[in-house]
Amino acid sequence: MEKYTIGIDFGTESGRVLIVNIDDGSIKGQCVIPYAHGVITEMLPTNDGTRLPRDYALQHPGDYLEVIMKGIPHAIKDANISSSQIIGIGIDFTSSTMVAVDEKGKPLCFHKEFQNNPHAWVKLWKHHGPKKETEEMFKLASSHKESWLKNYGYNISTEWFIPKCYEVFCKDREVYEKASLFLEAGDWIVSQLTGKVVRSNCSLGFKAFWNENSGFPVQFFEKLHPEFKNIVSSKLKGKIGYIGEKAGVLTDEMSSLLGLPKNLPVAVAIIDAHSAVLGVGSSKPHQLTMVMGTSTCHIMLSKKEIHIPGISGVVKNSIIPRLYAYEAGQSAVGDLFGWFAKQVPESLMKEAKEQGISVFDLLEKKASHLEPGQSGLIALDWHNGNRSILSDADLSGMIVGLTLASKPEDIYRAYMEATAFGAKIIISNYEQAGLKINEIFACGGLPQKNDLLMQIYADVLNKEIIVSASDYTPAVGAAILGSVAAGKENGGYDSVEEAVEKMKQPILKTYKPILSHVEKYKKLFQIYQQLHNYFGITKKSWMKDLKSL
Ligand SMILES: Nc1ncnc2c1ncn2[C@@H]1O[C@H](COP(=O)(O)OP(=O)(O)O)[C@@H](O)[C@H]1O
Ligand SMILES: O=C(CO)[C@H](O)[C@H](O)COP(=O)(O)O
Repeated sequence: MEKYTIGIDFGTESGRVLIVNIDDGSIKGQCVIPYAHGVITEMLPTNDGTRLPRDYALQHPGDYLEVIMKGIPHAIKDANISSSQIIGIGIDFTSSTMVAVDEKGKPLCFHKEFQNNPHAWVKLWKHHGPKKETEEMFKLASSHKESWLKNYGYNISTEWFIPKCYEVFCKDREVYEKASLFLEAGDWIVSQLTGKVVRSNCSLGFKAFWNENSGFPVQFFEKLHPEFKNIVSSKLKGKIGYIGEKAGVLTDEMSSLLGLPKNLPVAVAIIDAHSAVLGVGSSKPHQLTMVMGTSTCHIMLSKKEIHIPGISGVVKNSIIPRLYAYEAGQSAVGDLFGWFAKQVPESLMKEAKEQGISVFDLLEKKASHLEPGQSGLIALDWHNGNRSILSDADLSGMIVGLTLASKPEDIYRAYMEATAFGAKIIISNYEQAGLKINEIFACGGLPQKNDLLMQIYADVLNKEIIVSASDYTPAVGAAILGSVAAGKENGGYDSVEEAVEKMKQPILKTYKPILSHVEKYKKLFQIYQQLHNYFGITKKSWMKDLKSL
């Protein structure tokens, strides 16, 4: 009888549940559940009239539970298999997405007294609320030459876990005191399934200043504020689980609610982008995976540890046991295209409707008739700040070269090129630091949706790009970890590498650079680099000033 695992990918806008065959990685069933409350940026769902500050991005934890409660039964039905064929579950989640819970694991926003308090809600990875707190942390850490900074590209991002916790500490002490634990959302889901708190070494390592040799920097927390020191012994408690391990088994209550076998193994959670690396089939050094969706993460595997300025982090054993994983990223890629697609004139929306295609596809079609450089435009892709290599959430986007003849497709293409130039800066940074890149994979929702984008990336990077045939690689990665959590004794696998080999997704296409484009993009990239350095380094205060007027 064939065996399957469940992989659940919690993205920015939706949760996706897959039922994956563990022998060949084929997807037998699926269910995508958009979050009913989406990304909460303006007003809390309780709608008491309070507007959220700019830069807030919150979520409703009930939306995640719906993915579990509705998504799992639907996906099993879609797969048309017996639930007894399921041998394990794996979870991946955007990160750092932080949930503050009470002693029973209930999110604080579910408490009546906190329902109108933004700090009691889930803080999504792209919540940029803790800017001031992050600056304070960074100043202190760099002035004390904190040794753990080197693991984070010598910087701290507002998008990470500790800045989010410190934001609650500074802005709302009542919520802080009431929180029994602060959890990564992926670990919270695992705790809902198993009844146990097991914190993933992947998100702890990349987002919480934790290191497997030195633990949390308790003394630094104390320097930050004497009362913040206790966060480690109180609100960050919990067993630490490693990628490839079992976090626990499904509680009896969950098995009967979901119609799943009793004692079903549940894997330690993994960050979504990192999970995609497994789904793509990357498990060797010198491979780089671009996980392209709302944002892009550029993840590399290597046997060696190098401390590289400007990256998001380097953590051992966080994707493939014994290898170092490196992460760098761009905070707005699909999000930038999505924002632009909403700004186009009515006439374009009408044209797309008449052709029965999306505005994205219409813009892509029109932009594909342009040659590199033809529009005379160049853009900076910092519409959600710059994650790598400048690590500055205050930076914003721009477009240079506009004339009265500029068309929406010119701007759209300039934005696509800007994200490719941003990726080139990140990749060059890895290479200059001594990480050799032999292969580049691309996956996530974007590569399959946008052919022109992938050709532009191949041309700008002047490298071949191997695109995965699956737009669900994070969920497949989670299913891979579910099969390792099950272990050989239950028909699963003993090692992550073995499971990756069996369950990795097929390749859709390899994009090769077009030489004439490569030459033109080399020139455009030089201009991009100058804009990048001028507005991102020399005159970086300008963008901050504009926001604070
Ligand atoms: N054809 C397209 N071209 C460019 N961007 C697109 C296209 N279709 C969707 N997008 C953008 O891609 C993002 C969705 O990516 P996806 O990987 O599916 O989600 P997530 O990042 O939440 O995992 C959205 O930000 C959307 O604006
Ligand atoms: O920071 C990240 C991983 O470390 C991701 O960018 C974040 O989780 C959002 O992912 P997505 O664009 O797939 O929604």
